[in-house]
Amino acid sequence: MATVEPKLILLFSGKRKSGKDYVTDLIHQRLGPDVCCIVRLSGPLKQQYAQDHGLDLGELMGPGEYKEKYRADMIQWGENQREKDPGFFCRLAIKGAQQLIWIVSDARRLSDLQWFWREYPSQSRCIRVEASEETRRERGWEFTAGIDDAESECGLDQGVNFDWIIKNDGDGSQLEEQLATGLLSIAKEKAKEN
Ligand SMILES: Nc1ncnc2c1ncn2[C@@H]1O[C@H](COP(=O)(O)OP(=O)(O)O)[C@@H](O)[C@H]1O
Ligand SMILES: C[C@@](O)(CCOP(=O)(O)OP(=O)(O)O)CC(=O)O
Repeated sequence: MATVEPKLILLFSGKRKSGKDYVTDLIHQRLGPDVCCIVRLSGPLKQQYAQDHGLDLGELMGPGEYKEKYRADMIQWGENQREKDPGFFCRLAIKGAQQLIWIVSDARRLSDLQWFWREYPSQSRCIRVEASEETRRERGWEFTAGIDDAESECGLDQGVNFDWIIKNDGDGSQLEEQLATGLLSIAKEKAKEN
């Protein structure tokens, strides 16, 4: 099926265990699956990597420990692909998207954002999900050299003017309020424009 031209693309980034998947799942629920879809740039990467290495794709896509065993190697594998073609995973990830709003849950590099800015200049918005190190630790994060100090985690620490910064500390009690007044109301307006 041909990819539909989106009205709005919400590009999320944030450190490991900041809650990118949690926050984007919440937005997906609020807007509903007819209006929006979640796009994971790591989706096609993990799919190919799982196939090549005989791994469990479901586990690799989930929030558990499993993916951590393979993260460093997946990053390397993905970087080789991106060097050849920076838009490789972006193009695969959006392929066939039918909804008017796309929620990209895992932008990590300027090249990811640049691809969307170039292809969809008027629709793209950037959002940062932030949580303190203490919160991230409570969620299972541990600093790992070679991962937490590498581009995959730090590529968007500077040089991006975020449209929204979402604070997701603790149980995220301020989350609903932050979303409702900003991003969700704009997304709902866009969805109605049709
Ligand atoms: N606001 C929140 N309330 C409760 N649990 C949360 C919240 N945000 C994140 N989590 C949990 O913390 C863990 C890491 O979140 P996740 O969304 O997978 O982070 P990321 O995708 O940024 O690595 C998951 O188990 C998730 O359910
Ligand atoms: C190789 C990766 O795509 C793995 C990403 O896995 P997730 O997106 O599941 O990671 P977090 O949600 O931040 O924990 C990273 C990359 O550099 O492309």
